[in-house]
Amino acid sequence: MTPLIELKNITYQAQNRRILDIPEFQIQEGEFLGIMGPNGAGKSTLLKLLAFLDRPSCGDILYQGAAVTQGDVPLELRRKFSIALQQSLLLDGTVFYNIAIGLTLRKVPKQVIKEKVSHWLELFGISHLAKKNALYLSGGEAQRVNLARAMIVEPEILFLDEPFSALDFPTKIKLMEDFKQIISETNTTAVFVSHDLMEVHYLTNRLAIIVSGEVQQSGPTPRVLEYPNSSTQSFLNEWKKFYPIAR
Ligand SMILES: Nc1ncnc2c1ncn2[C@@H]1O[C@H](COP(=O)(O)OP(=O)(O)OP(=O)(O)O)[C@@H](O)[C@H]1O
Repeated sequence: MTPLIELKNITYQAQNRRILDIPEFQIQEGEFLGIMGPNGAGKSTLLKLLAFLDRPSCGDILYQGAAVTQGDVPLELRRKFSIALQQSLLLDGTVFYNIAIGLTLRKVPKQVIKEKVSHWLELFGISHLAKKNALYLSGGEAQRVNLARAMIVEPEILFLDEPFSALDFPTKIKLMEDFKQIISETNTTAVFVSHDLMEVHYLTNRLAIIVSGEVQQSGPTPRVLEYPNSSTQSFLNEWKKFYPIAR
C-alpha cells in the first residue's frame, strides 16, 4: 500500500548542525504512530517535516507517492492535516467559535458548521462549555477544545506534539480514554510525539524511537517496548524501571 507520507534520504540542518538524518520513514494510512526519544533527539523537527510545516535541507518528502519538495506546499495539501500541541493556543472567543474555526476558514455553510460543532462538542464531552470564553477554561477543558478543533476538519493525518503532558493524571487518563475511542471510531491516522511511555503504550500501535536525530528502532509498539535494540535500550530501560507493563 502506498504510504500517506514517505521521507527519503532526509537531512535537516540548522546552525551548521545536523539535527535529523533519516534515510527512510513512512506513515501508513490508519496507523497511530508514536515518536519517542530523549530531549533534543529531533522528535518535534521530524513532526514538522512530516506535516509539511518545515522543509528538509536535503531529501524528498512524498505525499501518496508524489514528491512535494519544491516551492510552497499547496494550501489543499496543508488542509489535509491538523496539528495539536501541548499549549492549546485557543483564541479569545467562545468554545464554539474556536472549534468552528477550521470550517469557517473553509467557508463551510453556517448550518453545517453548527451541526458539526455540536457533534464534536458532544464527542469530547464539552457541550456545556459551548458558550464559554475559551481563554477561561481549565487545562483539561482547553485540551479537549484543542483536539475537537483539530478533529472537526476530519484531517487525513492528525499530528500531536505532547497534547497531554501538561494535564494532571486523572484528567489525562479520562481525556486519553475518550480520545482513543474517537480516533478508533473515526479511523483517523495519527502521529504522536510524546515523552511518556504510558501515553505511547496506551494510544499507539506503531512506535519509532529517535535518538540523536536518527530513527534507531521502529515497529509495533508492544514489540519495540519488549525488545529494545542496542541503540534504544538505555533510553527505554530507564522508562521501564518506572513503568513495568513494558518489560
Ligand atoms: N531551527 C533550529 N535552529 C537551531 N536549532 C534547532 C532548530 N530546530 C531544532 N533545533 C535543535 O535541534 C534539536 C532537536 O530539536 P527538537 O525540538 O526536534 O527535539 P525534540 O526531540 O522534540 O526535543 P524535546 O523532547 O526536548 O522537545 C535541538 O537541539 C534543537 O535545539
